[in-house]
Amino acid sequence: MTVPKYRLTYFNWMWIAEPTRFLLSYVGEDFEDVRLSYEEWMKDDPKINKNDFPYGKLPVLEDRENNLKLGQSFAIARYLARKYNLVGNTIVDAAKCDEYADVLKDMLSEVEPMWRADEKQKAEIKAAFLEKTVPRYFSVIETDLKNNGGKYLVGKTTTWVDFLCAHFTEMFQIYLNTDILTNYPALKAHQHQVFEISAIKEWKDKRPVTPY
Ligand SMILES: N[C@@H](CCC(=O)N[C@@H](CS)C(=O)NCC(=O)O)C(=O)O
Repeated sequence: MTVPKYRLTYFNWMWIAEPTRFLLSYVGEDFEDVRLSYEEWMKDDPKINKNDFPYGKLPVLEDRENNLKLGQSFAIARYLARKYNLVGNTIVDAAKCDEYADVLKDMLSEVEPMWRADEKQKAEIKAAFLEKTVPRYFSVIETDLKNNGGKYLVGKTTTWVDFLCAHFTEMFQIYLNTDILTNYPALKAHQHQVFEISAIKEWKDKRPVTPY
């Protein structure tokens, strides 16, 4: 049996590792999808050696081909995107990909505090996210997407931000239990199209079922 080129270690969640799983599925690369127990990790269970992972955080990608161990989920996705030519055709395309990726990262950083918040704080974070954050960012991306024809966020080919955007819009919907795309039909249609790509659909159908 051949050892896959890639080993991706994360917890048993989609969250910030899923765009990389989409990417590897899309380019047809087999990968070891290692899912550590968050409970064991937090208890410093001796089974897990946190020193194996840069910064003691997950996800971490190992690329055996390039003898690389890489931390930081967005750096991982961007690295694979560059390796497989999923950053558009020009430096302007690549820059637009980075811009949208950073938008999604900013949005993520606004919902993440819900993880440790009490019920009152959760409601406040959710309200601010829906009333301010979503319109601030999605109104721009919705217009850009429409102007670009609706199929791709950047240029005329699939890029890594198509995966990021489809995934995180779904994550926000699940996490906030709200259809955040109601007012953004182009983004909704784009998400649907990404999920209909056969490799992505196949991955989504076979991936472990997790709450987020
Ligand atoms: N900015 C980092 C965040 C990494 C991060 O905080 N990962 C969390 C899981 S989502 C983690 O490893 N938590 C365990 C810990 O901090 O000990 C990334 O995007 O990869």
